[in-house]
Amino acid sequence: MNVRSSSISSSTIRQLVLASSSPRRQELVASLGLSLPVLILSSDADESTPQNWSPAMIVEQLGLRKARASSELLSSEAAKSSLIIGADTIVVLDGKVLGKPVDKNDAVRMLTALEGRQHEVYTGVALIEPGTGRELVHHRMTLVTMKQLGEERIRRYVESGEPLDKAGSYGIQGLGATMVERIDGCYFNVVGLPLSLLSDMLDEFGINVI
Ligand SMILES: Cc1cn([C@H]2C[C@H](O)[C@@H](COP(=O)(O)OP(=O)(O)OP(=O)(O)O)O2)c(=O)[nH]c1=O
Repeated sequence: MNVRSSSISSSTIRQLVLASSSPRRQELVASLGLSLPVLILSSDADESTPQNWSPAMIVEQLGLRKARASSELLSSEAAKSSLIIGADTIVVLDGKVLGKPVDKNDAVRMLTALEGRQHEVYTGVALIEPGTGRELVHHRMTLVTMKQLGEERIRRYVESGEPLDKAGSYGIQGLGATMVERIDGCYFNVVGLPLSLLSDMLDEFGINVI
């Protein structure tokens, strides 16, 4: 049975805006079953970052940038009644950031580096409420250990096309699940939106998921 149990105690927020083109993030927000409408509004936020930023800083600041950039696309009337969500995910191996691969060879390179090792996945989540100017940003980190894969398996996986739009060149929610030995931390953080953290953050704006 599908029971709607979210309650909205804030009177001014009438819609959520998800500042993301990621189908995974869209599905994850939809899975919360909120009674508020969710508008998808991605923008072309600048994703370049200074060399000296920590992984946590990168994902938090990029989440904020994405949310702010989408807020600028709204009319001032719509912005006033919206809560905007931005998020960013990176994979970190030996302190080096792995974003999305530029091509198949890059994906092979990343997976060859990741196999048989433990790495970190960081996702930053930013909520902004243009009506009040309030901004809230946090991140989560999940440790992921990959099996030894071997060259053939890596090549076959890359040929599946799954890695090409994903940080670190894998999707734990897809065929990539078969390459993961263990994780420590939030699974949804790896997929691109930590639902436990997001629900706590929504709570701060008076939006109760459960
Ligand atoms: C590690 C990992 C990443 N990913 C995805 C989540 C993100 O979509 C992507 C990281 O790139 P991001 O730049 O965080 O997001 P995006 O460009 O896909 O979408 P947008 O900026 O519009 O919100 O990698 C998975 O889907 N599964 C995984 O296991």
